Amino acid sequence: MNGLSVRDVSIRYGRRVILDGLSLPDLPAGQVTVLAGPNAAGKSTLLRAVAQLGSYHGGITLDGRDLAHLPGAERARLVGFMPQTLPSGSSLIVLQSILAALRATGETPAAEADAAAMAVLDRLGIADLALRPLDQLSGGQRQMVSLAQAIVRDPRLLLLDEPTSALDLARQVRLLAELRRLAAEGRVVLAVLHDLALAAQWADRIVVLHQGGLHSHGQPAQVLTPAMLAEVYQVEARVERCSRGNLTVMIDRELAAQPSVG
Ligand SMILES: Nc1ncnc2c1ncn2[C@@H]1O[C@H](COP(=O)(O)OP(=O)(O)OP(=O)(O)O)[C@@H](O)[C@H]1O
Repeated sequence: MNGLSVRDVSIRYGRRVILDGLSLPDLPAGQVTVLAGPNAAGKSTLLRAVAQLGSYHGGITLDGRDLAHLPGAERARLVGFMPQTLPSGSSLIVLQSILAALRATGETPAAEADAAAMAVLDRLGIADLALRPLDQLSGGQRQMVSLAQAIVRDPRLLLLDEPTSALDLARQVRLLAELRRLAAEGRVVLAVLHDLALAAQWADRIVVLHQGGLHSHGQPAQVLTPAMLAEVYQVEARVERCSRGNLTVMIDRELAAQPSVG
């Protein structure tokens, strides 16, 4: 099958089962899929497993190839992963960090590597950050640099964990529009988002995780319903079309005290 396939995936931490035999609908190239669900549902855990950064049982394949069995350099070329936060304590400047991400796939001639790194920074509108130390960037700037690191290898599969969490309104739109372009160029894009109104506007489909498994999936209008929001998030909510036709999600009240996350 073309695209990403997740079949019968189980993940536990010690004796705690986080995901229990999870299978997702196949995620084709060309589409943006949003992975949603409440805190501690296992979204980051699943993303890390797909990126082969955590252990799991089950099958995760990209274009029919088992990601667990690909050589490291090839996997690094095929899969771009944008974590929730960039690790701090780096002594690199932004350009060096992009070049380091590029080197994970093997050596590229220096001039070519520099050009590729600058092209990615340009594409994301952050070329002015190239010579800034990573550790001196704002949260939003770090998030844009993290995206640059994830896409510089031109991956077939792009995994993003809450990529808009530190971005202002204009940059949220810029990033999500960029994700749509990256998908349209022939990539599989899977992003964790908490903001369901953004998901409604930008995703081709939404996958909802809940209680260790798949709750629902489909186009935003199919998935984002008051019943789903009540069952999964324990909120009373309205889902309505605004004047431009986009879905908006309005939360009216919490239905019950949430158990503590985790
Ligand atoms: N390294 C770890 N060791 C033990 N438990 C972990 C570890 N990482 C995550 N967990 C637990 O796994 C569960 C799922 O965590 P995960 O981060 O995948 O959730 P999430 O859906 O991404 O949540 P959030 O929306 O809050 O980011 C949580 O109960 C969390 O406490």
